[in-house]
Amino acid sequence: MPLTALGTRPGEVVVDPSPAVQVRGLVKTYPGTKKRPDVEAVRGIDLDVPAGELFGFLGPNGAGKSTTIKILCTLVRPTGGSARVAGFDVVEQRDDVRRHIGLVFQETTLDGHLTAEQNLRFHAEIYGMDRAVVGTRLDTVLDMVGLTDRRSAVVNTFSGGMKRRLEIARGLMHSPRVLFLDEPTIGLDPESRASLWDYVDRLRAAEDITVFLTTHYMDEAERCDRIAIVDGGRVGALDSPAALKASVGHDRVRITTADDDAAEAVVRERLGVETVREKGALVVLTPDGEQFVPRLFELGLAVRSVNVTRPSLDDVFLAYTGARLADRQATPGGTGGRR
Ligand SMILES: Nc1ncnc2c1ncn2[C@@H]1O[C@H](COP(=O)(O)OP(=O)(O)OP(=O)(O)O)[C@@H](O)[C@H]1O
Repeated sequence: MPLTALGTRPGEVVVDPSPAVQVRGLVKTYPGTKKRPDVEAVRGIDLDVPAGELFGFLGPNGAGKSTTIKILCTLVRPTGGSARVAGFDVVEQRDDVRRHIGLVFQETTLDGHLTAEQNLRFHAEIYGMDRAVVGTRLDTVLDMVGLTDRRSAVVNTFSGGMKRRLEIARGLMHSPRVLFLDEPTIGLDPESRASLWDYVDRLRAAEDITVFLTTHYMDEAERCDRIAIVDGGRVGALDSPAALKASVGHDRVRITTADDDAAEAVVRERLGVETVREKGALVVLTPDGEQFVPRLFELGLAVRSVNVTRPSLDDVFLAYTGARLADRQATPGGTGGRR
């Protein structure tokens, strides 16, 4: 019977005491040159990611996301602080860390002249996988990313989305405990992005794995169990998307009526809430729009339309960093690490 990444049999209940990722006071400063000052890419990050979580780093270009992930993958040495991945120290136990992680980075590292299967076998060879299990694992990971029928095709003939899926399959070949995905859908069309996420969901259902991802897409951050909002090399906030949104404010209920003046007076008096006038509408801020709307209709007002808007992760980003995420995307290389 095959063992899972934790060395147990499938179905066995495992309580893994150590977090999949543990970071304390992490700092990375890239040395400057005569013409350019030092870049403080990571300025003291602390976090714990429990095993099994889908954890996301959300932040604009230059926030320090890639640098952090590269430190966790042992590709960049930290300047200060410490980090453990799958229980191993990223500086002192690099080889152990590497054996237990899978990586999918923005730049492709597949060999385009080889077939999908050859790429995976090559990876298995590098990782010194037991030959007896390679064939079965290859079938499993190709199936997981929907590429079974393309196993003998040369990678240069693949679409961008298929290549990214094959990268994920390769990252999974050696049954890692933590899979790192750095901007996994960048450059993909919406359909390929959606299908890649379907495969990540399937993967999490099938494998005993922690997924650590970086993104600057709100919709991808929404899928995570928890996210860290990263800006300027620091974590501004860390929680589930729902908790973060709840922490920044209220639902906005926008109401248009036949007579806004009269409606405003009734709403204020009978419901005891403050209202704001906005472009021909009344706006009420309330902790729970779903409970507020039925009470509104009980007032017997001639309501023409009601629109309830929940705080978005962009509102969260604004609350914690003072800027919209999109406004921070414009500068090439980002602004985050240099401020
Ligand atoms: N090798 C390097 N040498 C010098 N500066 C670097 C190096 N790598 C990154 N930086 C700088 O460190 C800061 C953080 O970059 P990083 O790539 O970690 O951010 P990011 O959040 O991943 O951004 P992106 O989404 O653009 O990848 C940026 O200012 C960047 O220019």
